[in-house]
Amino acid sequence: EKVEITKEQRALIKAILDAYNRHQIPQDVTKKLLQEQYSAEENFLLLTEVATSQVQVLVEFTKNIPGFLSLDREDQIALLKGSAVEAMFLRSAQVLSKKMPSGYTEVLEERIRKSGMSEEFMTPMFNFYKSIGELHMTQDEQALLTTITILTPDRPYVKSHEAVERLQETMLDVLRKLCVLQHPQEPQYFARLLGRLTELRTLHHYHVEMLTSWKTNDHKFTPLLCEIWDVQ
Ligand SMILES: CC(C)c1onc(-c2c(Cl)cccc2Cl)c1COc1ccc(-c2ccc3[nH]c(C(=O)O)cc3c2)cc1
Repeated sequence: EKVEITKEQRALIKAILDAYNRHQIPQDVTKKLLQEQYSAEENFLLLTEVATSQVQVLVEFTKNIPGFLSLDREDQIALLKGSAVEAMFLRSAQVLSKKMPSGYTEVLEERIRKSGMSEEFMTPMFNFYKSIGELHMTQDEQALLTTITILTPDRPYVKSHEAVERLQETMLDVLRKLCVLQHPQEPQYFARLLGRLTELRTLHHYHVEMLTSWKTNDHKFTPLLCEIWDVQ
């Protein structure tokens, strides 16, 4: 049947894309990834700084998702805590799949590989990065997929499950239409995007163990990361 994006849905896409593009990590933070010297310690510190900055950017982006601020205040916190890791996997995946001229993606990949995390997480993590790269998502698809990840109703401690589900369904409907219109040759494209969300859940579980292994090797996180990831 003829797929049509309504005026309201077009406004929603614009609001989310503007917020997504407006909130970026400051250049001086991402530039450090290119400058500082290499060592497992230095790489971990840099990634911690970038992740902390990314969380701040994520909070600002989330506040601009239409409808988010009208959710219960405690649910807003529960959604942010529950989705931060997945949103950052998506964001770093989108950055790594852009072949930047400055060799930036190679440097970032190298620092992640050499940040003291155990080998067992490398394979699933870099498989995910590869699978995101192969999708060649447009900016609005990336922004909507991140929004859908944030608005996942079954995160721990979410009370008004239905309110979050209604919001997420609104975004899923828009993304489904976008996929049909922007990838007409790939009828399964929308399903492939949703498949990435499942892969994100698995990476989220791996990440909890990554944090534990870093903690045991006495790695320090920032107060913001400790708060959002419940690390003592
Ligand atoms: C605390 C640190 C060590 C950490 O723990 N887990 C992860 C961790 C790891 Cl490795 C992998 C995946 C997820 C996490 Cl959450 C991390 C590092 O997390 C990030 C790594 C890179 C980026 C990143 C890098 C470059 C960027 N450029 C831009 C831009 O807008 O230009 C955004 C951006 C974000 C964000 C989070």
